[in-house]
Amino acid sequence: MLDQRPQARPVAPIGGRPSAPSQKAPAPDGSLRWIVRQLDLSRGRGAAISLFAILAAVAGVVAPILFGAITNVIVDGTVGDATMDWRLLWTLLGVQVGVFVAAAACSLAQGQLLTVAVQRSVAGLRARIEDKIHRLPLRYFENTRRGSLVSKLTAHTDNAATVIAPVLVTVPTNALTLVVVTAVLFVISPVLAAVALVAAPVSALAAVLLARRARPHLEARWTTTAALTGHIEEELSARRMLQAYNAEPTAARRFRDLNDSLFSSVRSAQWIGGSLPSVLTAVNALVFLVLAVLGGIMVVDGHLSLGAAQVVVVFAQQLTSAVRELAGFVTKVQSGTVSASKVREVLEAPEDVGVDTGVPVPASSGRHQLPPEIVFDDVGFAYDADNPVLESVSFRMAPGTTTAVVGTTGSGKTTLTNLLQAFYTPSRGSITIDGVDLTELGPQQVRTDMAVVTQEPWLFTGTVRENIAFGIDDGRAVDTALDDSHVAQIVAALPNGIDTVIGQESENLSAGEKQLVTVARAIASSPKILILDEATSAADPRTELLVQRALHRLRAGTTTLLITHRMATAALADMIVVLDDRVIAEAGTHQELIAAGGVYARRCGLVPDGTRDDERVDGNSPNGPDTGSNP
Ligand SMILES: Nc1ncnc2c1ncn2[C@@H]1O[C@H](COP(=O)(O)OP(=O)(O)OP(=O)(O)O)[C@@H](O)[C@H]1O
Repeated sequence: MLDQRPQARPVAPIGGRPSAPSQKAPAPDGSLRWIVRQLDLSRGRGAAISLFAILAAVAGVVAPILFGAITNVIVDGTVGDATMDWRLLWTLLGVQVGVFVAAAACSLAQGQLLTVAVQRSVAGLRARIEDKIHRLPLRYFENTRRGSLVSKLTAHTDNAATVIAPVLVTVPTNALTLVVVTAVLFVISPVLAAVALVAAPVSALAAVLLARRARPHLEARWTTTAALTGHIEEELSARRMLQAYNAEPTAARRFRDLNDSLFSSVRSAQWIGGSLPSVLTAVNALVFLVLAVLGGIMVVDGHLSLGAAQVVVVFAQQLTSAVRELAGFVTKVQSGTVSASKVREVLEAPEDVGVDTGVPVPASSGRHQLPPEIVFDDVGFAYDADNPVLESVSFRMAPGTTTAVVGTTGSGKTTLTNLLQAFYTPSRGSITIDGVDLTELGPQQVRTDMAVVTQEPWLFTGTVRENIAFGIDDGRAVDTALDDSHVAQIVAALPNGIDTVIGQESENLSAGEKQLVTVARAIASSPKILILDEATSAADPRTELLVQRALHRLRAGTTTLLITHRMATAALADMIVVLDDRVIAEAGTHQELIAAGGVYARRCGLVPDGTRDDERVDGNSPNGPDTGSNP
């Protein structure tokens, strides 16, 4: 016996932890009206589609009536001594052919117009989701699995749109057919009309009941599809680690679980949905049998002409097919509205705070002429209310200087960069750029003229040059960046030099080399604000120092926030902020901090009296040359 319960169950991601139950607000209703409102269709085209569809439906009703009339002309002309009215017969046949041709033309025109309109709407929806993704806060992505987003962008938009065509054509034309056919049937024979109509309520009831039962399985199907997509994506990106840890069996087991869940939910949904046509066929066959017997008796009794009986039989078929299509629409609506609710989840998610506030960047302090001054004033922040990450952090980054932030693992260094990029808003205090609070500027303004290089390099599929240029046309800037970042030496060894195609998964670059390409990108963009978060950590210490010195040359035009675990790198900065246990433990220049003999000096392995101290706050080796002198 088929298990009718929804099959989706939480399956742990590759990392092993089961996905946390969603804390999000319930999904918005993917109502039919909302789906139809997404239709990108001008009034003129909409009217043309409706007109063609109605004409095709009318032709479908007229054709059997003409057919009945032709039969009657033939019968009247061949029974007894009567003579055939050839003129009328040829006229009727001519009209009949004309009706067939007109019906085909209308149906074709309507179909083509509708397909274009629906596909344009789907493309529009996809574009809106893509656009929305750029405006969603980082938190949204932390709480949403990537597979789920991908399926919302692709499968769900397509599936939601499958409802549009029926709404525009199937429903109105079949409703029209139903009304006209019923009316004509009643005119021909009220008894036969009543019999033919018996099928309608039975079919409608069956459709509604089955659609209701199918919905949870459809929900489960989409949820599991998203989880499966996410799992495959994780499996592909982590394939080396999976092999290194011999974790393929675990991943394969998880895949099997998800695959089985998907199979069960699709099977259940199809089982329920698929039983509808069989139920309808059986009901209709019964009705048809009764009609045929009753109609035959009435013809023999002389209560009905043969042509009229023919019309009744064809109309009864049209009636059942209209009811079947309308019933099928109910199941389609169930599936489409499930998908629409997923699409709406993304489109209606709260956006990044303060997008496009329009507050002008102060011209007086000349952010666009000079590098800006950045001030963290009494900044506190927590990702979740119970676990503060930063408390009362205050420091000033003077224009055109480099501020290094060092501290233990998890002390909040990257969080500072996240706040400066306006990914999150401080829970207390403020961050200002040239005296204007980031919340007033809005994320887009904040990120103007800002470059960020993180520990995990981001490369897109393209040549080294394209990766470095990334939207800028200045060839000289790219060449300078190539030299300063030491990427010139790296590309010299590549098969096509700077035109070698690279990407996130490229095997032709090491992790450190990939980092340097992203550093080159940052240098080429001549940013006013530069954020380097362990940006050269994968490069060897010598290369890192050389790159840091090159970055140092940018200082005239850039205010830099540098996160590093390497003391030799931090020592190059104009100011060093030491984070410890959510607060600033100390801050100052390299010499000041060494002289103070505090945490920083101990991390460097130096105390003022010259004795070495191997205690390091983060447990990392300085990994560089002696840092006793500030360059
Ligand atoms: N998105 C997030 N949601 C919840 N907690 C987070 C998030 N990002 C970081 N944290 C937590 O905030 C704290 C500080 O993290 P952060 O990444 O800023 O540390 P860090 O000093 O940069 O560490 P590392 O030196 O390892 O890079 C950590 O305890 C971390 O678990």
